[in-house]
Amino acid sequence: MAARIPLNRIRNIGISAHIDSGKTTLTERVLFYTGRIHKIHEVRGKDGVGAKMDSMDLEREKGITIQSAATYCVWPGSQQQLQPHNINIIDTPGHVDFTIEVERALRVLDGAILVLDSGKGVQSQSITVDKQMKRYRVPRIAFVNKMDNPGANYERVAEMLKEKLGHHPVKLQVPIGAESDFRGIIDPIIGKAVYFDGNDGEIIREEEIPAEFADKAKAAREKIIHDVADVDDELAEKFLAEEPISVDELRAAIRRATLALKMTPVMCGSAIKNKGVQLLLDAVVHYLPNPTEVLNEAHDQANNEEKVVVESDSTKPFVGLAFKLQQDKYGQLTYFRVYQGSVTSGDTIFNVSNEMRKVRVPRMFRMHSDDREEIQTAEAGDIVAFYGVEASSGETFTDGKVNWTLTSMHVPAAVISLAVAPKDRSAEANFSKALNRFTKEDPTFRVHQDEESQQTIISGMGELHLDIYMERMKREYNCEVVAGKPQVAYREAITKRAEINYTHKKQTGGSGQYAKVMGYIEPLPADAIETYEFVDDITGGAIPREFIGSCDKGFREGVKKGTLIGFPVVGVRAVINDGASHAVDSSEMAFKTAALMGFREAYAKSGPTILEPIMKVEIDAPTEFQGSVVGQVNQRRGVILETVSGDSVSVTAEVPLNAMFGYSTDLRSATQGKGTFTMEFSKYAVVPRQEQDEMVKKYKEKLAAEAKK
Ligand SMILES: Nc1nc2c(ncn2[C@@H]2O[C@H](COP(=O)(O)OP(=O)(O)OP(=O)(O)O)[C@@H](O)[C@H]2O)c(=O)[nH]1
Repeated sequence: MAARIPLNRIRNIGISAHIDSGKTTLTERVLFYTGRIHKIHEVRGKDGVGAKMDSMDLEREKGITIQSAATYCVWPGSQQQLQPHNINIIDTPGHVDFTIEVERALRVLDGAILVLDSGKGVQSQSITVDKQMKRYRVPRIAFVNKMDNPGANYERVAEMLKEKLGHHPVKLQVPIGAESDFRGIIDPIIGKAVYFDGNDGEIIREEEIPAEFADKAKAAREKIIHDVADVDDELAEKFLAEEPISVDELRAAIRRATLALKMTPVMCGSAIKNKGVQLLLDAVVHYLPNPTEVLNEAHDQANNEEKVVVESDSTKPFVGLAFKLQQDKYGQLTYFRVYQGSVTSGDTIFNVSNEMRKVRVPRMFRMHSDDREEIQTAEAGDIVAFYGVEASSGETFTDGKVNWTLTSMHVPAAVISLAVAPKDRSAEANFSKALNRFTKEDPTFRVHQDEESQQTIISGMGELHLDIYMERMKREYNCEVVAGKPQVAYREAITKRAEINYTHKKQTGGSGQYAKVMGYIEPLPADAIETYEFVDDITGGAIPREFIGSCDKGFREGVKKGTLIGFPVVGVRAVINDGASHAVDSSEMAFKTAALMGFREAYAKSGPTILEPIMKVEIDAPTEFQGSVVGQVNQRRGVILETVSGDSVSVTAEVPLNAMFGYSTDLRSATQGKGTFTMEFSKYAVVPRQEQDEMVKKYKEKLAAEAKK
């Protein structure tokens, strides 16, 4: 085996952006320049091959990235002083329906490239991914792509990073020309102009800065020093003392400030025209962290969940996170990020998140989209795939010496649901197999059985999200699916405290039933992570120990289905503080019933209300359609947050999901097919009173009709 590359020469990075900014195109260039692939295939290209990273058939057809693929490459460096670095890249989808893919990637990566469109700048999903990056404290470089496009404006995009994302953007480059005249890039740090020759921009030509750009380049270098000195004391000292600052010193300062999340280096280029990508790779090496520079923490299950630091040290006990599952033609693949220690094929590892279940690692691979390279050992810092290791995504594995779990990913709530059934009864086994598989792969995809209708309900992040899984059932599991109408995932909630005082008494011949439950329900704080909490405040045995659990069960039954419209009740703390029992007639069943009925009574007095998912919608259309776009948003109970007009108009609004069904058709007809939109979950909000009354009435009628049957 080749000698292992030292940890300080590894970069685990993600590439994230708003849809259509050019991530896939950019990644394709990266793979080409690092020698991973020998020919560039365009997304939706005429050669029918499709870009390398979009390996699922569906992705190729739709021209979007669904599943992130991990790939590994070696960047020799375009500048001579650079040593070869090993770069693991995860291509993340831009479509928010697949936001969990972005979360997953950010959870395991150490740094990121935020790709922005030179004309559109910071768009709604750039804001979302940026928020996610902040949550995981991921240092990032902004890459302003599509500099060859009409309306390209590097300066303005950098400005938007400050205004919209609160970054401290530092422009590290000066574009030579713009739009169709975009020819090359000046690197003011080294004081050179860089051009990209050859058929695919693979030949890098460094030249003196053209005379007409000399002043601009000089000013740009001064500005870089000034901007970095603002956030880095070491550089500030030199700057104030007016000492000369070398290339290495300046780069080191940029690195420190970027890692400390105090600044965002801003670079530019055109992926499609093969310009600027190699300089971006150099910057990944210069300014993004290696695995040892990132703080990773775990919780020690053997010691009260105490926080422990996980060290990127291959001599320590093995700790790894299963962050993605994938089925490929050879079998079950589980992607791991190794955080500490090392693991060799044949080793036995333990699933700490699942009762220390023992599994053997039969084989492991380094992945390159859907190709693979078998390896024997993986060490701290590596991202690899194991074959034949059963896991759910987000589980921590160790070598059994430590009992640690890594903090898992943030999983957003599902906003839409759908009743599904196999078209053909003979496909039932495959139907359940597929659902089982998908829930393991994707924590935002959920499945449950509706108790009354006995229907299988799937829920997820949007229509496209659910569509893709139905399509996959057909293609991968040979199971066609019939689906009901998509349903908004409403919630019910309480708004004030209400007392519980319920006695369940029944005397029917033989032994009776008796249970009395007292206490109250109250709203949980808005930022609570759990949606339900049970508190046992009983003193003096008013309710015998053995029946406390039954009270909890009764309440859980109650919150599962609210009485307003039959949707789950969230944000409830249920407290019991008194009650009574009978030596003969009390039973678990009696207490469960008393708690359930007590909850329902209290619920009616707690100011119950209905919540609905509100989506953030960004619509782009030619300016002449601004009036109709805004009109349509208003019609749908939308609130306009921002309107930006230039060559085209971009409207950002918050609109209830329920009002968004059929929107794509309406938008198309209102804009002669020229309008596009993206949509993502923003928050849950109270449904207006009048509508709530309507919904409650409808639900009551439905129940009454069912009761008659
Ligand atoms: N003019 C111009 N077009 C580009 C550039 N880079 C990409 N594109 C085009 O922009 C479109 C979107 O590119 P993709 O690479 O698919 O974008 P993406 O961000 O991966 O898209 P999703 O995977 O769907 O989120 C394609 O039609 C590309 O050809 C660029 O530098 N300049």
